[in-house]
Amino acid sequence: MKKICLLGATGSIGTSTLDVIKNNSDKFQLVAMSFGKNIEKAQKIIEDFSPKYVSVQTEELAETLKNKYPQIDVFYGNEGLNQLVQTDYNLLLNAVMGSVGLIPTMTAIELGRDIAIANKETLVVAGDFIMPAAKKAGVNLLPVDSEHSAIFQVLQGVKETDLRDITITASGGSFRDKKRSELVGVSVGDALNHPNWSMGAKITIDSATMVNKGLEVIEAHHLFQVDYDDINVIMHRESVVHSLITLKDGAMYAELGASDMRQPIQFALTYPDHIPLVNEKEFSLAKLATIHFEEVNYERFPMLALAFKVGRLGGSFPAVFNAANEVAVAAFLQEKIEFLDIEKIIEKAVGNHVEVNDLSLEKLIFIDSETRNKVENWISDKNF
Ligand SMILES: NC(=O)C1=CN([C@@H]2O[C@H](COP(=O)(O)OP(=O)(O)OC[C@H]3O[C@@H](n4cnc5c(N)ncnc54)[C@H](OP(=O)(O)O)[C@@H]3O)[C@@H](O)[C@H]2O)C=CC1
Ligand SMILES: CC(=O)[C@@H](O)[C@H](O)COP(=O)(O)O
Ligand SMILES: [Mn+2]
Repeated sequence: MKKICLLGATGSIGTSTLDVIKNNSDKFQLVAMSFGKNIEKAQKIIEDFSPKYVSVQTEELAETLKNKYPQIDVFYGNEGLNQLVQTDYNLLLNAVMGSVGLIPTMTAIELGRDIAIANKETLVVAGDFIMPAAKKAGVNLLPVDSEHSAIFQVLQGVKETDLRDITITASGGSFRDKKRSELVGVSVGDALNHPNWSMGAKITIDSATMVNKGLEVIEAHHLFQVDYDDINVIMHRESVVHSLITLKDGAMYAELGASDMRQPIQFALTYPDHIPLVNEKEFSLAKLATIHFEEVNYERFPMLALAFKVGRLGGSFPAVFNAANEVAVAAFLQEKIEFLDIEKIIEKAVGNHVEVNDLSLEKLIFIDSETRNKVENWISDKNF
């Protein structure tokens, strides 16, 4: 029995993970879980899965849980996430949203726990520290993000020296058929309407700005230790080819399938085995008949170009890009700023940033928090 600690249990990835756990209850047990504020959903999960440890975002919600479930050890806040990952389990599935996932990931690595990582922001902010720490500790970092899982799946059995490059597919998100001039005044509701995937709000907005693809490029650079020159992005509106690799002789290996995050999640839990997926979605190439590929228009999607730039600059630049995006997206979701302001804010934050010398994890955490404060002030002063 593999004991699972799940960060972000009430979210989109969390829900799909719980489905995989429930459908394979002979193999997996949920022993620890975190959530933010969705107490109704969390209580249902607690009653269905009986975890021993729970972490929640606020002290007040923690008190509610302690009173209702005295048998559970309850933690709270960012420190609570870090305490949760120090409990007794075999595999951490990190599906919390945002760079709040960084410290618990590092703690789990230091404890030698394998990690299935959906929380791409952590790798973007601190991949230069996470990857060597995981290697040193002998920890498996198993990708959950669909593109990275696809690359990981097709890389199985491929010699590192045979790889030429990787290609990440991009749907283009909810506004892919709009020109930039048509993005003025678009609504939150329309932005949340992803053409292919049902996901949490933040990543769905990231998909519409293509910040998501930018984060994924940086994530891939770290996970697969591939140079930015060897990472391609291609528009693929159906999201059927989840991503691909090209070998030195020109052979391309792709992973295809339905838009169902349970497949990459389950593979991360059962790695290196592929087991049947309960209630697998129907997927027929014949019914699909045609799929499309197109070059990326970097003028239409400037955030992808900026992500390559900050990735190549390295150091603290990706952390600034990520923090500015997290705050800007939250403000857009609360209708405090317009959709196109997200780009302006990220450009300003990156443009103002001066590289920090002798970078450490602590300095990165400070830069993340400093950038958030600055961007929050710009938004409240309407100065960006
Ligand atoms: N959804 C998807 O298909 C994919 C997601 N990912 C990545 O996985 C991660 C999760 O995405 P997704 O599931 O869509 O996101 P959701 O918004 O659906 O879920 C986020 C989860 O994190 C919790 N949470 C949010 N903020 C905090 C906080 N400050 N402290 C503690 N808990 C918090 C939420 O709690 P609550 O809701 O209770 O407040 C919820 O459980 C992201 O990094 C995303 O980029 C990657 C590939 C695909
Ligand atoms: C399911 C998943 O992994 C998301 O990151 C998804 O890939 C979003 O796709 P686009 O960013 O290409 O719209
Ligand atoms: Mn993805």
